[in-house]
Amino acid sequence: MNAVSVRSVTKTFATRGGAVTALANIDLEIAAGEFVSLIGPSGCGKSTLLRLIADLDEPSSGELAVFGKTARQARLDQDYGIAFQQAGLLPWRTVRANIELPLELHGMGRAARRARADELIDLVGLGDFADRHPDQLSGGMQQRVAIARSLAESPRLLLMDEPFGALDEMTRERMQAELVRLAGETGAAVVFVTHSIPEAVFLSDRVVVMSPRPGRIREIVEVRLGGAERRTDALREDAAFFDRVSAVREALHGAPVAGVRGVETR
Ligand SMILES: Nc1ncnc2c1ncn2[C@@H]1O[C@H](COP(=O)(O)OP(=O)(O)OP(=O)(O)O)[C@@H](O)[C@H]1O
Repeated sequence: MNAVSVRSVTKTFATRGGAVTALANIDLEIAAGEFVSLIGPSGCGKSTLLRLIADLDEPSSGELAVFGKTARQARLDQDYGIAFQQAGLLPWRTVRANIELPLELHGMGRAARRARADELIDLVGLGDFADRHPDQLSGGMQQRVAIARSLAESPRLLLMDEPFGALDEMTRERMQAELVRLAGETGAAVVFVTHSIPEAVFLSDRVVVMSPRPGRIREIVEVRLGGAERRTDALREDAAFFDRVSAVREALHGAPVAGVRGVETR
C-alpha cells in the first residue's frame, strides 16, 4: 500500500482578488519507504500540497489517501510526523519536554520517554540545550528540536517543509545525511519540500518538479543514487550526483526564466 496517494487534486483559494488556483490536477503516488522531494518556484503550491496531505487543509476537488485512509483518519491515527518551516514549539516547555510531547500524549512512561528524548537530542546535536526553552535557542536550533520531535515516534511517514532552511551549511549537510539514515533504518516514507536542488538530489529517490501557478507537476526526476551508506560527503562530489542535479535544474528551467525565482541552485 502506498504511503501517499494524490489523485486529480486541485486546490483553489478564494481571495479578495478572486480565486487563486494553487494546485491544478495533481497526481502523485509515494510508495512506503520512499523519499520524495517537492521543488519548484516560490508560490507553486509545494506547501499547499504538503498541508493537504497533513489534513491541515482540504482539496477543492480530487482525492487524497495516506496509507489507504483519508487524510483526516491518518491525522487522527497520527500516522506521520511533521516538521514545518515554523518550528511550532511550545514556548513554556524545555527542549526535552517539547520532544517528549508526542510520546507523553501517547502514554509512554516517564523513563522510556526520557531515554527516547535523550537519544533524539543527541541525534540533532542539542545535548547542551536539553533544559533550555525555545526562546533561548537560535532559529536553526529550534528547527532541530522540531525535527527531533517529528521523529520521536518513528513514524512511517514524515512530512517536512523546508526543515533545514535556517541551518548553517555544515549542520544542514549533517542533518541531511542523518535524515537519510533514519528514514532508511525506520523504513519511513518522506515528503520533503525544499528550494535547494542539491539538497533534493542528495536526499531523494525521486524529485517532483513543479511549475509556477497554477501548480502542476512538470516532471518527476528519478534520482536513486543508492542506499543511506552511499549518501556520504563523497557522493556530493560524484559525477552521478552532478548528473541528477543537472536533470532537476533542466526540468525547472523548462519554465520561463522568471519562473525559477526562489529556487537555490547552489
Ligand atoms: N490560505 C491561503 N489563502 C489564499 N491563497 C493562498 C493560501 N495559501 C496559499 N495560497 C496561495 O497559493 C499559492 C501556493 O502557495 P504555497 O505556499 O503552497 O507555495 P510554495 O510553493 O510552498 O511557496 P514557497 O516556495 O514560497 O514556500 C500561492 O500563490 C499562495 O499565495
